[in-house]
Amino acid sequence: MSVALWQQCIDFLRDELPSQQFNTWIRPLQVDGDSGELRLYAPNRFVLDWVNDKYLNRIQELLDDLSQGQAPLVSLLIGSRRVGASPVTAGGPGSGAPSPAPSVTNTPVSPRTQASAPPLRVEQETYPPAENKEDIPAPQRADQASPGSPVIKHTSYLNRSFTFENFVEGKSNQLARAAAWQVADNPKHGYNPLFLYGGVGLGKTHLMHAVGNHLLKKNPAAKIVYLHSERFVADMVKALQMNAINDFKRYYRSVDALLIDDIQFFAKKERSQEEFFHTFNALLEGGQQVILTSDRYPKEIDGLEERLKSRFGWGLTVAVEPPELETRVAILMKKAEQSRIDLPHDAAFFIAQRIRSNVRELEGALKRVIASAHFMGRDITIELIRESLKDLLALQDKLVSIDNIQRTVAEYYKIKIADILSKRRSRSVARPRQVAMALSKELTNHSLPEIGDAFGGRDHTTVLHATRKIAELREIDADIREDYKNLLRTLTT
Ligand SMILES: Nc1ncnc2c1ncn2[C@@H]1O[C@H](COP(=O)(O)OP(=O)(O)OP(=O)(O)O)[C@@H](O)[C@H]1O
Repeated sequence: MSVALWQQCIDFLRDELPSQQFNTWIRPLQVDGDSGELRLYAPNRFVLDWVNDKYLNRIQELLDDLSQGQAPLVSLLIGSRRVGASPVTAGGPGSGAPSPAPSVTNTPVSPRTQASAPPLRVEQETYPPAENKEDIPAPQRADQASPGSPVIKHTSYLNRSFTFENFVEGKSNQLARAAAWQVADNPKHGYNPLFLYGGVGLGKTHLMHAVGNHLLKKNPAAKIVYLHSERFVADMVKALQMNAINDFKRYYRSVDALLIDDIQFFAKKERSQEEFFHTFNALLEGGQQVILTSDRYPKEIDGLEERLKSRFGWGLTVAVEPPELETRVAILMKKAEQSRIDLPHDAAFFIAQRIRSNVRELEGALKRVIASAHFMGRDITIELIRESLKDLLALQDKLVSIDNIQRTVAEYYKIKIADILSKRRSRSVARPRQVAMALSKELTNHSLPEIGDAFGGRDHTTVLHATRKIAELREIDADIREDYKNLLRTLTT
């Protein structure tokens, strides 16, 4: 009964919370319970503390409302739901000694008693045991790995300039940075795997390397391996061809931390997924850190096995969002400082206003400006920026006007521009209109009221609602995500 109530409760939370928050904090919670008690399992302490601080009171309120005052007692625990097992943490994988799971119990009468609860004590987290392990050699430590394996030569090294010090924090990446820092500073805490996801060029690789670099700083002998998922696949194929798959397994299981970038490339590569699955389990069981990145939320990677998707959720999954204007300015100032270039604030602001897509593009634009200043022996001014980024800015100005967006969206959805400007509310018109508004907000410098005016004299709150709605739908609706991506590409290339 309490589980059914929880389902209703999360429907409300899904509507109330921005999807990023919902995905990060509520979606990973597992649940079980009976009529008197509802047990929510957080994958780790970070999630537990956050849910406890920010959401538990609201959860309790919702449960009270939904059950008309008959809400079950809510316990917040660390670990994962076990069918037929009581929520205990073992003394380590394989040791059968149960000890009470650290938990927060919230009484329905006074949810606020949480605030004065003593600090939580986290013993150790449990992970479900690995499956199908018979064919896999036992994990070995770095010093036991077989030397000279033909498959390990190509492993990339860490980029030493991707550090926490060089990473500019802003609202868009605050959570991801905090999570990465936790992993770097306290790897045994159990945020394992750390899963960072978000669009291209937003700093996921940078953060991942920052963790690796920090781990190496603390222990220069640590074996930190970074590689792109395509490299993992290539190494595996090579190992199979060379009959060296056991070396491959040993190598990847011998690391202290395994950092794999862009794991969406595992999609549809079943043998690699299988191999990665076992490696992943072995590392987690051995307490070795895994950090993964992807361009989307793990559950939304098509062609990835369910068991992998679900395992990725055991740790901490956080989004990196596109940086807002202030952060873009701060990033430019930081990059200029690193290159020992005097970049006036108004010049940084001008570039940041015009280049909005991602940090990689922003860096590219700055490099061009710096090169021009250097060759021409001039200071960086807005005039110089206009000259050196002329083609880029002209292309943008030409392409990205609200008119152009409306025309492109109308063509794409095969509706009339007049429909977009009209007051019609049918879904076939309203959704494209919202998409066009969101694109106008993202791609032009117009204010919300100006965009509202250009869409048949609508209020700025309508535009705001549209941009939020589309941002949410892009997270949960593959069609809208695809449409938006296609339109962005058409409008900006
Ligand atoms: N917040 C930031 N502060 C400083 N530099 C940043 C920040 N975010 C991104 N960068 C820089 O932007 C560039 C692109 O970042 P990165 O390679 O980490 O992106 P990504 O999200 O991994 O992209 P992709 O999905 O394409 O691999 C790097 O040079 C990185 O240093």
